[in-house]
Amino acid sequence: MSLVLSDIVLTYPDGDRRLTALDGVSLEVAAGEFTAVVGPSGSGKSSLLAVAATLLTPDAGRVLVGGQDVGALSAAQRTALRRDRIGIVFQQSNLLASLTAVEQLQALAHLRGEKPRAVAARAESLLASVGLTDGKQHRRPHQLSGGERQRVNIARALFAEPSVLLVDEPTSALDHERGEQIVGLLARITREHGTATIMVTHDKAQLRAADRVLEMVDGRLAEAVPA
Ligand SMILES: Nc1ncnc2c1ncn2[C@@H]1O[C@H](COP(=O)(O)OP(=O)(O)OP(=O)(O)O)[C@@H](O)[C@H]1O
Repeated sequence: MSLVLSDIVLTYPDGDRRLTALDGVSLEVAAGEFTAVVGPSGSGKSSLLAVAATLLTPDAGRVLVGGQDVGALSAAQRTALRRDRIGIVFQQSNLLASLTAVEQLQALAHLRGEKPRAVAARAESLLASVGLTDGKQHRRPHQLSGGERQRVNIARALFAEPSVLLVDEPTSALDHERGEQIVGLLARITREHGTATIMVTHDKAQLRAADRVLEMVDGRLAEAVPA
């Protein structure tokens, strides 16, 4: 299993009490499996992704990434694991306004101590694989559509060849057709790159491409009843 969450409890401070956002959540996602998590606003979906991304430490329970127990790692080791093994696509495109699509990926290489020039060809081919061709890979974010920006986000998340891909509401800014294309792309990428993928969404119309659909209700996860 590439990603295992077991018996996760996560609480937040809430006045002089604590609010339970994740209430005993267990989930296993295999390499190459595309799991969707649906649920109403406030049910705990983003909290689940933040724990899986090792950005939040749960009050109880274990997170295993590629068999490695995240709780046993130092803060520095956790940061390295996140950088090398986990790709994250946020709801808001957080691309840098001044950089072209290729440069967004090259900037990551720079942070990792690689020469941006040495990775240019790989960055272009990754962008082509998510559908950015015909010069679009050399455009800046404001010269791309919302769907194209989301494709750059996805390529960027894949750049380090992660084993886990976490995607938060990827279609919220897109119309139905473009949303469907992005979800189809995520399904294909999951198969081709063998990532353990979790996509959080509240759009039940976008679930056909998922291998499995789980529903989050009040911090608890269950198999979704087919619509
Ligand atoms: N930093 C925080 N501090 C306190 N409470 C929080 C914090 N983040 C989330 N919560 C609470 O935890 C619960 C779960 O929130 P979460 O953001 O995980 O839900 P969600 O399903 O992702 O919602 P949405 O679909 O609106 O993004 C909610 O009751 C929310 O108010």
